[in-house]
Amino acid sequence: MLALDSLSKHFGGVRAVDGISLTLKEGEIFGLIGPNGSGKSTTINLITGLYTPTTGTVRLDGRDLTAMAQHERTAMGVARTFQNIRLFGNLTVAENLWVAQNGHEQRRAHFLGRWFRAGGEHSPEIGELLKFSRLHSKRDVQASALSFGEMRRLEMARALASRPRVLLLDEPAAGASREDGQILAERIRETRDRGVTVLLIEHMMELVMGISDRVAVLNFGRKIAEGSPAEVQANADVRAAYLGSKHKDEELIHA
Ligand SMILES: Nc1ncnc2c1ncn2[C@@H]1O[C@H](COP(=O)(O)OP(=O)(O)OP(=O)(O)O)[C@@H](O)[C@H]1O
Repeated sequence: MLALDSLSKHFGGVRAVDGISLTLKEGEIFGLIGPNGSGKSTTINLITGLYTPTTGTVRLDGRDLTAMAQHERTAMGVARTFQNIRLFGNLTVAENLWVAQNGHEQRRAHFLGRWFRAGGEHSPEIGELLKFSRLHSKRDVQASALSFGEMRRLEMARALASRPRVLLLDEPAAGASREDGQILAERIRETRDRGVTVLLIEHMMELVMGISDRVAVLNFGRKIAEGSPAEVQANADVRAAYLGSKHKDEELIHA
């Protein structure tokens, strides 16, 4: 469904992404891993349109998204979370979801959020998302007052509020405990079971190897391996790439 073809992004002399081709199948969880600086976040930024590729194309169900603006890609069904959480801290949990559901940009979010609070729309879908993310008791709490784990859950719920076909998760378990990682794994599986295809960037190997149908590995902007979690873990190039990186070889092997 989502197809990247010979995608590259160069920043001056840095080849952050260097000719990556990948195809995600409808309804799968696809893990994208690699040592620090290997090009994972840049790949997501190319898919969402935050960056324009130096070469290559991004297609969704055969439609070329490469020249589309970010909001057009959102409308086509592409949603993401960020490595560094980006919520509207001055809006409540429910308002954050409502704003995302209605596709409003940041500059209008504040005003619209107030309108929502004053008795605007309360959609059943928002209620469902609050339940899904275990945030129903926090619906009227300002996002800035949430715990870190709750913020991460709200980020994912917010991405789902735009009713995506493909969800791009950029290190959703960063800073999370092992237990939080397990809860997150359940949420990701549930998301897939609802028909959303998932691209998961993650350093927590136990999580990514445990839930991905397929995994691709980047190193220096290039894809060095692709296959089932077991195939990737057994791959000599992959083990070599992880040796000496911050995310150790051992983590990969013992996941
Ligand atoms: N806007 C930018 N300008 C210049 N260089 C960049 C930019 N964004 C990324 N890079 C460089 O591109 C390379 C890939 O970065 P990227 O953030 O995609 O890696 P990553 O695999 O997501 O890393 P991490 O696991 O640490 O998040 C790095 O060398 C990075 O310094």
